[in-house]
Amino acid sequence: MLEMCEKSYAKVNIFLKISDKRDNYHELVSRFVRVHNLYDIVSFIKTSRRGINIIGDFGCKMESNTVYKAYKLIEDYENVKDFFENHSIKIEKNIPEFAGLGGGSSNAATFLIMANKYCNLNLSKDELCEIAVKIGADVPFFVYEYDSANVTGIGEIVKKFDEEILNIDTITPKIKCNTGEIFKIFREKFYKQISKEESNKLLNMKSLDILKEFDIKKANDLYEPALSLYSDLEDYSKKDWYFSGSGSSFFKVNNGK
Ligand SMILES: C[C@](O)(CO)[C@H](O)COP(=O)(O)OP(=O)(O)OC[C@H]1O[C@@H](n2ccc(N)nc2=O)[C@H](O)[C@@H]1O
Ligand SMILES: Nc1ncnc2c1ncn2[C@@H]1O[C@H](COP(=O)(O)OP(=O)(O)OP(=O)(O)O)[C@@H](O)[C@H]1O
Repeated sequence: MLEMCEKSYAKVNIFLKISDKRDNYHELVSRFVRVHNLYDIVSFIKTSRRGINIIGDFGCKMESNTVYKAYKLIEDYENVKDFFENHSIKIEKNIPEFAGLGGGSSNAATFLIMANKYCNLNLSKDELCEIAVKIGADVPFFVYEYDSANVTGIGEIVKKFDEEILNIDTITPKIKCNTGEIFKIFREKFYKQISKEESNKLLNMKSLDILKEFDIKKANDLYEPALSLYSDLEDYSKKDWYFSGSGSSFFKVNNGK
């Protein structure tokens, strides 16, 4: 039987700076990097079941699953409903949730890429990105399948960044970081926005050079607000370790060590 399965990688944010407000959202300037040694596996499995079926160990009901949201956005495309009438979607989860590692976002993007292929939708990456932005800010990055990318806007502008593959370790404290709460505290107590000059400088620097220059607080604008909400994060803040997204994960880049 044709093996229909793909790796759904985690991501870390080498740096994450806020560049502006957009209504009650925030525009970002960030380097996203895929973590090659941490991924979920998304598979399409032939079954006789009727209707959309997602198999996996999730902390949410099906209707809240990012993959279900992605399916609902493409169900009216030709072939899609028929295909998923007799194929279940199985997700082997390894990426921890609420971790700042983009687990749910990565699954949704990987599902869109696979559905595009196996349902012969012939959508371009940019067309897939138009669907992805409706699911969450981190989904477009995963749609393009770049190892490193500069991500701006509210995650919808993704530009490939050429650099060596980074060897990344992550640790994820058992602290459920609420992204919305962290952005709220950032806006109320820690608000600042990066200048155009500083943005352009960072967007053209290699990730390893940025991490030589920046400490954990300077690299990620969300770290201090997260720390003010979840003080236990302090216990994990060690030399050469940085904070990913809205947490709770910390990461270390091992190249050239
Ligand atoms: C922090 C990052 O993970 C960086 O990679 C992303 O920007 C998070 O984006 P996301 O997954 O779409 O975030 P969600 O968990 O859906 O957003 C929860 C809440 O966080 C706030 N939020 C999120 C993203 C963003 N750019 N600005 C925000 O202000 C909004 O109040 C939103 O309702
Ligand atoms: N496919 C999925 N895998 C994991 N969690 C999911 C999925 N779909 C929805 N969720 C729910 O989304 C919420 C956040 O999950 P997760 O943290 O993996 O997503 P994310 O927003 O992409 O990552 P990040 O932690 O970087 O914000 C959790 O409540 C989780 O239950």
